[in-house]
Amino acid sequence: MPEAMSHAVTRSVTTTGAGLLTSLDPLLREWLPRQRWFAGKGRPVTGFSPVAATELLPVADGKLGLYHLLVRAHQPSANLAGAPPHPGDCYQLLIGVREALPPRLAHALIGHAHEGPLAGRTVYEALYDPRPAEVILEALRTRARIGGLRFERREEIRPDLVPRVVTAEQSNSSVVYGDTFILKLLRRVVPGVNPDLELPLALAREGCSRVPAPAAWMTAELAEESYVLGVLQPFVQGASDGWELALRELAKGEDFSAEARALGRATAEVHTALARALPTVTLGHTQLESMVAGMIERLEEAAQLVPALGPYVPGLHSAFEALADLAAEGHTWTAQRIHGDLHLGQCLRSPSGEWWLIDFEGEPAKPLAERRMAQPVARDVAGMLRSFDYAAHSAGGPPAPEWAKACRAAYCTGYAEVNGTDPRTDPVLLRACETDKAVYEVVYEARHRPDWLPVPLSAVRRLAGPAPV
Ligand SMILES: Nc1ncnc2c1ncn2[C@@H]1O[C@H](COP(=O)(O)OP(=O)(O)O)[C@@H](O)[C@H]1O
Ligand SMILES: O=P(O)(O)O[C@H]1O[C@H](CO)[C@@H](O[C@H]2O[C@H](CO)[C@@H](O)[C@H](O)[C@H]2O)[C@H](O)[C@H]1O
Repeated sequence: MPEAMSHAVTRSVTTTGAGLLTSLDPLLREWLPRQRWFAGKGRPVTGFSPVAATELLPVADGKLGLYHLLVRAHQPSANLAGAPPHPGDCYQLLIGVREALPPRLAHALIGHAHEGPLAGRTVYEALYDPRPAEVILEALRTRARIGGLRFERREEIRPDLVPRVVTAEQSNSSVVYGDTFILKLLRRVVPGVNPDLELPLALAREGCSRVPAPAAWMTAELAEESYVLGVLQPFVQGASDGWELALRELAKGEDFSAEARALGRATAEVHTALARALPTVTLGHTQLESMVAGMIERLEEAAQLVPALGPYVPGLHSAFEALADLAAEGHTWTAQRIHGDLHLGQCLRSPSGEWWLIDFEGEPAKPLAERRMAQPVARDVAGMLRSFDYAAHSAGGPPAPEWAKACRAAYCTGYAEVNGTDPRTDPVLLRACETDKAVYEVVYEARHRPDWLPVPLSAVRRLAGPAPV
């Protein structure tokens, strides 16, 4: 084992985070808001407070230093009427420290420290550097305990896997090790049970083969609170994600309904296994009322943030009211744990044609408790239906509504083949869920990709209108 790695897994020095932040604060203020995974877009960062700082490799002349940092970013509250003060999101950072950066790491530069313990040194995003990524894998492999960091594993991990960072647009950051495993390091972390680990573990116990089973994971145990920081899982080699595949087929003018049907089957397999693994509940009038109230609240908040939604609010409201009316008439629905943010980008197809579902984190902006609540499966179905519509509006050419319609129908057919119930037999619930998802997407795009805003807005126009879904 290289000397640097043996150090990482045998010795731990928890430095004062406050000291480190003296060096890092001015650099992170500039760098953090530019990261794709930064959740607080549009509001300035006014300062940081340390949650935990762990030295993984000591800073020494001529050598690479490495810190694991959990840091709270202070920002003014979002500009919403009545919004409570926000304590600031907690981010996970892996900070490399060198005297100078080699050119191959120039893109990973965070900045040059002028104050504090790192004064005179260069600070960078260490995940892009193979050595720090090896340190993390070695810690997982050896079930290390370093300061408050805990590394657990359920499978053997070979010691010689070569890391490479994934460069995709992501809400988190991932590293592939030797095409065997992929490690997702969560960026915005919250204390508590994280569904991105909880659900794949539950599915693995059920023997569900549509989801990669966690091989190892890392947590921080701090002041009686536990944070899931990362999950290592088998890498599906040569896979394409559903979004890339759908756009490719669209560009060729090809039908995608056979794949959409297979995706419907895969979704239903996962739902069936989740319903076996974890409790299901019946949603009666009271629970439905509170679900509808949540949908209406999100719509009103979205309309404050994105004024273009304004004219459609009454039409969108009617989708939610129709659901509340059914509940008032005594209808009930079954709820269970679901994926929570299902779209084509969360589906991987292996070269042999099998579909896998990934990323069970749920909608990243929602509180953990909400993401872990039992929900009607129609929420996931609605997410996928929206995704076919997204693809049909994003392929570069004119919108392809007929292509999306065929995919949406085939997906529901595939779902019914496994689950026994076709989601289209409950159109009021499906329309309410699709409307809620489109409203979420309007906010997501306004915050992260304003150029994409017309895509969910076109769905909003359709969903607000009198035409059935
Ligand atoms: N098990 C896996 N095998 C192959 N590629 C994967 C696997 N898990 C994730 N990926 C790739 O990494 C990307 C990001 O993963 P994801 O879990 O969706 O992260 P995020 O929450 O950051 O969006 C995926 O779009 C996919 O391309
Ligand atoms: O980063 P995540 O994958 O967890 O999810 C977030 O980002 C997604 C975009 O990358 C966003 O999905 C939206 O855009 C997709 C196309 O890029 C489309 O297929 C989805 O249907 C649409 O919702 C997702 O909503 C967001 O949570």
